[in-house]
Amino acid sequence: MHLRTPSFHYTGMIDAFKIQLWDTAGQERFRKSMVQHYYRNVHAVVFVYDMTNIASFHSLPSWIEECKQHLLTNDIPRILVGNKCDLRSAIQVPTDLAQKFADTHSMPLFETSAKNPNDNDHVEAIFMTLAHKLKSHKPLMLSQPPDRDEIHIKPEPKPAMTCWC
Ligand SMILES: Nc1nc2c(ncn2[C@@H]2O[C@H](COP(=O)(O)OP(=O)(O)OP(=O)(O)O)[C@@H](O)[C@H]2O)c(=O)[nH]1
Repeated sequence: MHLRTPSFHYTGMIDAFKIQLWDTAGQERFRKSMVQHYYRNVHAVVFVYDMTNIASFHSLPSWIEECKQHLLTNDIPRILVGNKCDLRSAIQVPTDLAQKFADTHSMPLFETSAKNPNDNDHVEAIFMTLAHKLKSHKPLMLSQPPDRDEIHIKPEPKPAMTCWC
């Protein structure tokens, strides 16, 4: 009895550890496949930051890098949107700083408010611009790498005609 108790606990801990390891690896695989799914067949990218949160602006380079790593080249129309411009007294990202960043990355900049439709650039106008860009960039999108999960359906080979006459 003395020996069995510690032995039982030990096994339990090992099992728990194994489950944890499997779970972490499974989650990571799931996360990766979800991320790949998001980036597959992307036609345009809208980078949105919160004008009242400088950290959201500073995180933009890492999102641009992530897009690059998922083979979203500069051919794909990209725009930069600063949201919450209605909160004038709380603005942390000045327009000139955002404009410099947009110029460096060859993106048009829009400042908007999803809450107040009377403020600056209207969300509809932003998406119209994007739609226009998409239309004029259409031929370039053909250069996207083919989707690995794409299913190609080949017509079944017809059986050779047999004549019994
Ligand atoms: N004043 C103002 N508030 C906004 C605007 N856009 C979103 N919000 C508010 O910001 C909060 C978060 O909005 P969500 O749509 O959940 O955005 P989120 O990106 O998930 O969250 P945040 O990172 O907090 O902005 C909500 O209370 C919205 O009402 C805006 O343009 N102006």
